[in-house]
Amino acid sequence: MSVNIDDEAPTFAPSLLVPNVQEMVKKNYLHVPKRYMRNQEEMEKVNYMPHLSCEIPIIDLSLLSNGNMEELLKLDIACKEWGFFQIVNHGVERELMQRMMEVADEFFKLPIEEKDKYAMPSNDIQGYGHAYVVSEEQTLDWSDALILIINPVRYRKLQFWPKFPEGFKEIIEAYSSEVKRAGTELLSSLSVIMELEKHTLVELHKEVLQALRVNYYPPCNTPEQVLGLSPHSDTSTITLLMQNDDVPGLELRHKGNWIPVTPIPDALVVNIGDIIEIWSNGKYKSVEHRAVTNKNKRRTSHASFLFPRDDVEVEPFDHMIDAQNPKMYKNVRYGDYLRQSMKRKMEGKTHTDVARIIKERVIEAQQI
Ligand SMILES: COc1ccc(-c2cc(=O)c3c(O)c(OC)c(OC)c(O)c3o2)cc1
Ligand SMILES: O=C(O)CCC(=O)C(=O)O
Ligand SMILES: [Fe+2]
Repeated sequence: MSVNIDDEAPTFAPSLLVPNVQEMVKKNYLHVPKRYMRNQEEMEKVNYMPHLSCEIPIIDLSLLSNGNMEELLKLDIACKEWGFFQIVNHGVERELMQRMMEVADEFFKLPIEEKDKYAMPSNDIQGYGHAYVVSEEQTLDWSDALILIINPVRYRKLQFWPKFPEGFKEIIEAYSSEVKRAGTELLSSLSVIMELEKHTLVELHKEVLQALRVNYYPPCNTPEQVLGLSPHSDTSTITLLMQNDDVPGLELRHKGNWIPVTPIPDALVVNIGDIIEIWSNGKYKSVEHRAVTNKNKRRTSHASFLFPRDDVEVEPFDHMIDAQNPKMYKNVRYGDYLRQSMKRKMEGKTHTDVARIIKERVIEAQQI
């Protein structure tokens, strides 16, 4: 991806066109094409540890934003040990969250002809469809998505913003503005635990960019062989995710096991992205995660990615480097980091490989 600072919307590497999963399921729920099937090893069922889900930290954002030391300590531990946590008392109104989920559901219920008016072109990442499909051999994910760049406003491509259901645009704007506010508060607390001035992380973005990815996971007849979303780490600074209360699906890799994140009503799931991992020299972890499918119920999730401007030079902070913690990442320009990720994908790697290879390459390059 490339984000130009001179008022141009971001551009992206091409993605192959693949079938709409929701339509496929509508036509024949029982049939799951081979392109979506994974073997046991890929599913990593062996390491499935559902009972560990309760251990994911829950953090009170209002306490955090008031500088509560205990909560800041919890945040530090959550970022070091899990890379994931759920936030409560974040100030995003329940009604707004519900409305956002309702209108998104209404959008996905529209006939395919209507949704396809916003179809993601093969050379863009915005719109309705599938991104990051780079090879005909790639095992496909059991999901469709609507992806929009929300901020800054000059990067928006309104042709991809659905006109139906009525009011969707306004609700996306209101929800995203609240999520950005909560995310900015979190970045202030992350600055504090990283021993920086409160506003440093936000300022380092030059501009905090925000993208929204609404994932739609139709029910799947063979959930034990199919993934809703392949394992990946986020290229963001942080990601804030709203998920259905009643349908779990998100799993994160923790100490080699896949741990489900049990939805907590009204909470937002936060994960540390690659950029915080680099800034913190690996102290805080951008953890691999995936979405599994459900035999009977459809699931939706709303991922809001916060990330820096393309021209931001990202490197570990000096004070995070010492004899015990040598510099783990080379300096990267954020736009190049994303572009490199896309390029690797175009070379035929799956999302998992790309995320891993980039991280490893970054480390390897530093060691040479
Ligand atoms: C396997 O399925 C997926 C892999 C990666 C992503 C994904 C992760 C991100 O961190 C991310 C992102 O940060 C981002 O903004 C820079 C973005 O642009 C809209 C993404 O599409 C994005 O996707 C999702 C699914
Ligand atoms: O659906 C989920 O819970 C995960 C979504 C996700 O990881 C993403 O959109 O990047
Ligand atoms: Fe993600």
